[in-house]
Amino acid sequence: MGKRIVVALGGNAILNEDPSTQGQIEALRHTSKQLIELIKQGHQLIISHGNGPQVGNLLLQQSIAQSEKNPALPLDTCVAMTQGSIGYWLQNTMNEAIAEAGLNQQVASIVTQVVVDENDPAFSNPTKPIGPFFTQEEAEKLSSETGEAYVEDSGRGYRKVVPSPKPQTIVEYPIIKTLIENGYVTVSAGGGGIPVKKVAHGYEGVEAVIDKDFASANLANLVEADYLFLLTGVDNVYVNYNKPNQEKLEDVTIDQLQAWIAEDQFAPGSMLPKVQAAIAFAESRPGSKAVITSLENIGAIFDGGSATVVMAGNPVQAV
Ligand SMILES: Nc1ncnc2c1ncn2[C@@H]1O[C@H](COP(=O)(O)OP(=O)(O)O)[C@@H](O)[C@H]1O
Ligand SMILES: NC(=O)OP(=O)(O)O
Repeated sequence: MGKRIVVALGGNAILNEDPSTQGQIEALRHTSKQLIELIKQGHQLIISHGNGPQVGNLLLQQSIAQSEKNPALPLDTCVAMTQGSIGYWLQNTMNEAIAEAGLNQQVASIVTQVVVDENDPAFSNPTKPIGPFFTQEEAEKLSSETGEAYVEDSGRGYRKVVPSPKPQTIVEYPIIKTLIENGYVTVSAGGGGIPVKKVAHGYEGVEAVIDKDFASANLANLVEADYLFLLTGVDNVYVNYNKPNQEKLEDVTIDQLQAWIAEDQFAPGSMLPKVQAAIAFAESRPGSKAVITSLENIGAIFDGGSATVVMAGNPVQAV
């Protein structure tokens, strides 16, 4: 029977070597062809995606062009802009892939707001890397000129960091759920969702970038998904990653993952949030599973393909 699956797309599903609009559309075209394997297998597909590189680049463009008559837009609005542009590309590349495969399905992108706590400690401790990578020297220069924070990102270089509060709930989730239940493929919670706080008259934007893996875990819980797929650049999570004694993780329990987190096995800013999001989803929906794997592996996941699978309780059964 078809499963309800939230699929969170990692950076390499949207952006490879070519950062132009056409380059990103090409990457999404490739991604969409992989994603429709799940539709062919009869599953419900709920897509979410990141925006770290794109929102950081947009901030940089604004910093160069801004003036009194052309003021820079706040970060929540930049998240909305990148959510809109990636959703627009993805909607078209998914529709193309669906038509090419002779399937009969329609795709809708939903402008998605995610509620955060304005007192979240993340606002005074920026940790979310966005935008391009810089050398240490470049980052120190930029930081002294702008007062912005930069950190080393998982051995790949230095990046600007912004506050990343935890998602509390998703304003549009009942709409997303209704669309899924009526047979639509949805693209939502893009870029982790537009961060908002609840105010008397409704919602108001706050300047932050929510982690898309945490937002996707929250979405998967709210729409009562069977699976959360966190797609990234590796087929599996590893302990002792990139060391001679690295060990591939397949079926793992939450307790095992917590013990490895305590040993700092997963890099903050890359694999750690995925592992934490997988745990959060598995805990929130007993019986459901969180899967961390690569985009290329997606068609084979229900057919013995290698992936890291997290489920509450023990023992863990096969996918
Ligand atoms: N313990 C680990 N196991 C597997 N991959 C890891 C580990 N630690 C860091 N990584 C790296 O983290 C990457 C995923 O993080 P990142 O690229 O930031 O995410 P995203 O795909 O969402 O953009 C993997 O492709 C891999 O290169
Ligand atoms: N918002 C977000 O988490 O984006 P990335 O996955 O691209 O970092």
